[in-house]
Amino acid sequence: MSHAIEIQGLVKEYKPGHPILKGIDLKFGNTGLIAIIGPSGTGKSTLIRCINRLVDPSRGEIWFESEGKRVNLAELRGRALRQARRHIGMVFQEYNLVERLTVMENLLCGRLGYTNAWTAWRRKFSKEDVAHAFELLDTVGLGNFANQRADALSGGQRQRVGIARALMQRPRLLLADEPTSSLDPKTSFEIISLLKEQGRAQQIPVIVNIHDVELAKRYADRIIGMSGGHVIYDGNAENLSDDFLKQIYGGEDWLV
Ligand SMILES: Nc1ncnc2c1ncn2[C@@H]1O[C@H](COP(=O)(O)OP(=O)(O)OP(=O)(O)O)[C@@H](O)[C@H]1O
Repeated sequence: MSHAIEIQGLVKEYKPGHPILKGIDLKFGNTGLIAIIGPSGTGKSTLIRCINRLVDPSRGEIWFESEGKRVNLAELRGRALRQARRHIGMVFQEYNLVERLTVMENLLCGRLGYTNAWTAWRRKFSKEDVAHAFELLDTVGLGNFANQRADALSGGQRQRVGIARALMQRPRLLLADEPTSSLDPKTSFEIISLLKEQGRAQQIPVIVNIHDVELAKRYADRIIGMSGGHVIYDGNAENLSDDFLKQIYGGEDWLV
């Protein structure tokens, strides 16, 4: 079976000799919500950021299909890297919207990787892109918000815009780095459920780095538990026992 993404021996050292990721091997199929859990500082964000190369891996390989070829994301540079990145949507904890632009303009920014600089500067987007953006706004429940400025939205609404903007790229992989950390519990459930639904609808894998174990257990098709820069657990929610949680997070007082 071909995998959407295949990670082999991934190591990241921010300081030479002090690895944060200590040789990660993971394969992801073409669909499903994958939750990455683990204690603070264990390298969850680093792993997600190595995949889309916001962080440069120190060693290892990350295989992904781009422009009809299997490419090693870990070693791509320049144009080839920009092309590969177009296929990877990213949703951020703090939304990363342009506050003074409208929701529609923020969404259309999601197409910038595909648009030449002159067109982007004039903000002349194609009819298809505008129609796609309206469709996505409906999908994320913000059909009436196209002309609202981003700074007038609630956190949950902003994250919906963040998800729609990532989907504007028509990505083949969606990454979300702690997308619910700034949201209340109800909104967090809605956002994770939206990510799952959209992954299914677009037939793409969605990899989410998340602190809330219960949320991960409720929605994820697969849970990856990291500790000390290693993968300690890789399986479904049912098999994620308290023993595994103790191994991942240490201690047990927090388990009720
Ligand atoms: N740009 C950087 N330069 C140096 N060290 C970094 C950098 N980014 C992260 N680190 C360090 O790498 C380690 C892992 O950080 P990372 O953010 O990947 O962990 P995390 O598991 O996502 O944590 P959290 O759940 O708290 O967000 C931490 O010790 C952090 O201080």
